[in-house]
Amino acid sequence: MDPVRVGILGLGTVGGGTVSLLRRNAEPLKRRLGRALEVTRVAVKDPSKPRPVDLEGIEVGTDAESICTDPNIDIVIELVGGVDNAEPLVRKALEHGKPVVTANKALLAERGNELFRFAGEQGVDLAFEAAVAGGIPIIKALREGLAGNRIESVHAIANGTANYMLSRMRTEGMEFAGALQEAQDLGYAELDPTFDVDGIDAAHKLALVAAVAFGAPINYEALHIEGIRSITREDILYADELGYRIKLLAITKNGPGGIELRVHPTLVPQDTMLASVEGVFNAVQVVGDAVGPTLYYGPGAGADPTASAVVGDLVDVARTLGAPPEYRVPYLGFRADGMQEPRWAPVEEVETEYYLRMQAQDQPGVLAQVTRILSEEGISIEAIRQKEPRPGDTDVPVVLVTHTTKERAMRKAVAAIDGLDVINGPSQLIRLEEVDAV
Ligand SMILES: NC(=O)C1=CN([C@@H]2O[C@H](COP(=O)(O)OP(=O)(O)OC[C@H]3O[C@@H](n4cnc5c(N)ncnc54)[C@H](O)[C@@H]3O)[C@@H](O)[C@H]2O)C=CC1
Ligand SMILES: N[C@@H](CC=O)C(=O)O
Ligand code: NA
Repeated sequence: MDPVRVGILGLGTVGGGTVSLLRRNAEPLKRRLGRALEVTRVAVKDPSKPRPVDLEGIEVGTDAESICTDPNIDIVIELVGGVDNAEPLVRKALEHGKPVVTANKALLAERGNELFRFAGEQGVDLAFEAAVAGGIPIIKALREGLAGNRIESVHAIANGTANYMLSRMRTEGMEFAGALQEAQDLGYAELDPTFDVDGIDAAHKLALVAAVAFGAPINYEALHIEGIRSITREDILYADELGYRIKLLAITKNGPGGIELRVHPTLVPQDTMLASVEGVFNAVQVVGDAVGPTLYYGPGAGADPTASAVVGDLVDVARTLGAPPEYRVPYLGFRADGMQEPRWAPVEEVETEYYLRMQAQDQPGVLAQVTRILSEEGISIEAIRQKEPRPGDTDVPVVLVTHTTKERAMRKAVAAIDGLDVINGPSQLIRLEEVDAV
């Protein structure tokens, strides 16, 4: 059979990794598919730039759109990134009846509903495994392997850069900026690394995961997002002493107030598998009503792991090229007419435990004032510790962990505590999750 002709848009970290992987594993890929996967064209911004990838036999140009309309291209892989940059290209390819494989979570989190609708109208595939948790085949697991379940919760370490930074800060005592620079040098970070640091990239991924887990339209707007910028090395050390690790978690679950969608730094008990996920690795813990807790672990970023997911999608898409759409798995695992808008829980209705670090004046009665405020809001304390002051400081850090309480009550209490003369606010509030043992 003739080769499947592939056009790639963007030849950066993931694009380069994808070309290399397709070359390296051409032989087993052909045995899987019965046809060769041949990259015939790539679009780049700067053709004169030296690239660490063998481009022999590939037409290299700068006109990405012409690949999307080329009748000699069977499948388009979009790896240029960005939303406004990528959307017209993806639309153009779909419009020309070409399936698209993309790693672009920002695009799908923000414009996915429209793009999947359009792809459906065109009767072509739009595959995105690489967009969530890099090399971990989590979309396939949720869409297909776990289809028999009602999904109860997903707790994910979904941003490799943030996890890498938190790991380096804890184990090497690195400062925030140095740890970020390392992650950038390794090709993990987004073009705009604030996406990684401020939880936006993890939120893009969570918006997609929630849609696939609950059969709901993608709703990025419903997300509560906090990044890791405020996490200090002190917090990491205090959490450690209390028996926890701080992770940037992306959480969606069927909670008391509806479906929760939140990304924030989180204390996770040290004896859980999620807590032991270090460096660029990601992990996604999914609880289904039938299967119980399951965990998916692997590299969340980088050229080869992400290319692994891109090529996995490419094989899937190539297998059903030209087949009627009903022979394919629906984009989000549920048929378009089977998607349902749930109640999305406001973050104030989330119930969880909390870690609170305050800077208190070292004088009698301070702790009594703090505990009185907490008890007035119905919040009970699981542990409280006064720490040594930092050299030269007159304030003493006081750290406490609460039992489960509503976010609304906790926020009210912290506002009152920060209003006390004896507290130098703002205090540091970090949520704590008792994830199921796997
Ligand atoms: N780097 C990683 O580990 C992962 C990245 N992703 C996603 O993969 C996509 C690509 O990411 P990277 O490869 O890391 O980015 P990158 O910045 O290394 O590569 C993007 C490349 O596309 C080129 N480009 C931009 N607009 C173009 C256009 N109109 N025509 C031709 N070339 C164009 C840029 O010059 C750049 O070389 C993004 O959507 C990113 O979010 C997803 C998972 C992991
Ligand atoms: N910047 C992202 C890349 C993968 O999606 C990350 O660090 O996880
Ligand atoms: Na994936």
